[in-house]
Amino acid sequence: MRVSRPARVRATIHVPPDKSVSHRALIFNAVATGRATIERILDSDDVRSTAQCLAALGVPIEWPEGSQVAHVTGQGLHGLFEAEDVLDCGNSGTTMRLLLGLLAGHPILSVLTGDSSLRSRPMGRVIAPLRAMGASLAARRGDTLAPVVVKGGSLRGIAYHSPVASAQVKSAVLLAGLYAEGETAITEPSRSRDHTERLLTAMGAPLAIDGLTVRVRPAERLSAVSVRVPGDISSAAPWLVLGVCHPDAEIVLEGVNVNPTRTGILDILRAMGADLELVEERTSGGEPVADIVVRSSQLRATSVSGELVPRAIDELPLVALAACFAEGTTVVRDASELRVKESDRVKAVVDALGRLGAEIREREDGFEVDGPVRLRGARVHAHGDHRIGMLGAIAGCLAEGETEVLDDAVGVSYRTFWDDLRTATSSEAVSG
Ligand SMILES: O=C(O)C1=C[C@@H](OP(=O)(O)O)[C@@H](O)[C@H](O)C1
Ligand SMILES: C=C(OP(=O)(O)O)C(=O)O
Repeated sequence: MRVSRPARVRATIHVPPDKSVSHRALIFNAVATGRATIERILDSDDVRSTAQCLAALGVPIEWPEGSQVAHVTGQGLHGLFEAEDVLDCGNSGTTMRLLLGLLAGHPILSVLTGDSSLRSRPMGRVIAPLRAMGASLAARRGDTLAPVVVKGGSLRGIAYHSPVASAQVKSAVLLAGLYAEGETAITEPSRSRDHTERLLTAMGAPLAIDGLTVRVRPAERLSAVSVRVPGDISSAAPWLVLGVCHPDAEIVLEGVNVNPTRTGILDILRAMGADLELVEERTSGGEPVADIVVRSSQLRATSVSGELVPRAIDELPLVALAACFAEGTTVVRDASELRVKESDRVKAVVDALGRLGAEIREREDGFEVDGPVRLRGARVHAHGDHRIGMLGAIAGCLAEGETEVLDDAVGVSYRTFWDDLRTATSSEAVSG
């Protein structure tokens, strides 16, 4: 795709449904009792991977191609069947790690694999606690990389201190905890997104939150819960950054999930001086929701570290782009988790923005960016990482000349991204 800078940006965008909530609504309702309707489910490659894996485990899911409504018939906590083939999680870390937790509670054999990106991402972080609970797991490269084989069985509760703030690890352990004898507790170094806690509690799971520790006891049953999925702040983030960095922009983002465990990007942009307004605050699917109005802003540098990092983890590549338009040096640290996403996002961001003329330096645990600079169009390789594809597109809308984005993979989380970009820029900015 080719992108260039539009003269002005005016748009109202109904951002796509939340990917994290969509995965969870499918997975948890699959083992609930009753039938659930998931309205505004995200129709993207990652969520389709989850639905296909669950279908292969015997869960009836009605979700026609292109539809934003899915019906799931819960099979009860012990109702999954052994799949006849390998479960393909595609590009989705959430699918693989949450399903491993769920399957650890089932006495069936499952083999989980994914694309070349997913097969290079760390799975030891879920294998270790699930083994400590009594499940049998084995994986490639010394039990660290997919494909992963899991045979669940009689589990016992553990008190696990996770070395990383990861909602995927937390969710895997909590799901296994529903099947374990006694109490299972997981403590994180700082708080990761809490969609699992919210939805499992709504389904009647015996779950308690105590600071950075979440505890769960074995459940007798989960009640099916119908959900209307709110908009994904991670898919709103490209528009937030376009809005604040472009000199003539006003964008309204409708129905965005503003769960405080996800709003790090709003805190970071506000600290940089961004003109952001939250209006019409309400709730949807057990999550707080608002419309966000964003306008052209004068930005200053900021520093991002500690508890802010997991609250903005998927948006940090876009923070690097905003930093190119901010006065001073922006530093992002404590973010080495970026290196184990769909790509090494530290390297990918430094490479992509560096090609456009950014003053950006790699750190072991993040990056540093000097601003302001004038970006110049260039060729950007996303290497199949959707977040880098969207970063390249938005950077191209802010650079002089033409930017070409290769291998963007935006369909992993945002199939209508290019259409929305055309709308926001009156088709001026996009071709190809
Ligand atoms: O639980 C989730 O839905 C997710 C958790 C985060 O990953 P980690 O758990 O690896 O931090 C995030 O980066 C990912 O996009 C989605
Ligand atoms: C990291 C991401 O997702 P996952 O871990 O589910 O592949 C993402 O969507 O940016």
